[in-house]
Amino acid sequence: MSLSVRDLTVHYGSFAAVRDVRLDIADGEVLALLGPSGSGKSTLLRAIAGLEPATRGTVNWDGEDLAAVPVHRRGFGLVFQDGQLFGHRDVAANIAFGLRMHRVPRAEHAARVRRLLDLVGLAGYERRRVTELSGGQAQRVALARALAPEPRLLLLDEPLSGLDAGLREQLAIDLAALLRRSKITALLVTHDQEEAFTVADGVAVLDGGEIRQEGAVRRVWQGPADDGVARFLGVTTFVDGVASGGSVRTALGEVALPEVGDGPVRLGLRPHALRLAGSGGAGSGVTGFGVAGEVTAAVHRREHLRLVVALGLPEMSTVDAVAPVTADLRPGDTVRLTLDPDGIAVVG
Ligand SMILES: Nc1ncnc2c1ncn2[C@@H]1O[C@H](COP(=O)(O)OP(=O)(O)OP(=O)(O)O)[C@@H](O)[C@H]1O
Repeated sequence: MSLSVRDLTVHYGSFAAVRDVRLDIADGEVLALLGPSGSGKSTLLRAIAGLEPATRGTVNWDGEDLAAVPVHRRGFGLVFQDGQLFGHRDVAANIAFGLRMHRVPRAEHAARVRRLLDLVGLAGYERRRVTELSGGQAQRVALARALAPEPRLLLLDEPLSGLDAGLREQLAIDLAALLRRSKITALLVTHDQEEAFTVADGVAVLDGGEIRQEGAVRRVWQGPADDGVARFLGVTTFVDGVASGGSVRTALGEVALPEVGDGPVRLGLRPHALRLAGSGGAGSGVTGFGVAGEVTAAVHRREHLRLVVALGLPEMSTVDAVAPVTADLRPGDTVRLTLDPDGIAVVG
């Protein structure tokens, strides 16, 4: 029970939106397709669904080539950003639509709808008009409708991006739990790294129509394949260093990274990899005396103060860093920054 995509290429006119993609999704795996706007994520998902013709390459399910299989016979469930519910029907009728399409006997509809509403956290909503649902509730109904016929693969195209930030975070957590509970195989398209990492087991990073890296979520986050992937995953500063005995020495100070083998290494720093000295943060493993610089910008964020610091090093003029919200720093202040392993990725 697995999807396998080989050499898949999709053109719009002469423009290749997806190029030579190779992708596997194992039984029960949730894979996130992550990439910047315009990288080809939706095109790839639509080609897998059968909604977009491929110029070249194959989409197989359990070894069967799906080229001649139309969308509605692929046994795939689809959820889009805007759930595309039928506005003139109630919640139960929207979900039962999925059951009718797959010839589930009518007598079973009510019980199946009830189970699906339970699953998506909307028990008792059968008779609600879909026009009276909030955005988050509507997406839950769309999900229930896609799950109704028990698809062998669920394809989700930015299902949460129409929702506001707080709700999106909660729904991502709920979606992750729901996909695990139903043991369904799924492909989630998103431009939001946090959403990808919340929901998925594995991630494939797409850029310019090509897959740049694929692997387990944690591995890709901590070990991006190149600077481009690292930047897309929140890295803002790169620094070369030398590892020895579980510690890496760089122009920005020394940091304990026990898993890095001895020799030259390129580190990618997310802003919280550089912290105000003495401010702790994640704490463990913060070593060395760091580097001094002058604050050029300080912006309040929800949980910290985000800094831009001028270092005056030949290879690095400014870096991003964080300080506690209580630090009360302003442009012109001198600070000392230390490296925190928590925000560091090993690149390449
Ligand atoms: N129907 C179309 N005709 C022509 N070009 C298209 C069409 N759909 C998409 N494209 C182009 O193909 C490229 C990939 O688009 P796609 O929608 O797959 O990207 P995406 O990664 O899903 O982006 P977003 O996150 O913004 O939705 C873009 O350059 C886009 O402009």
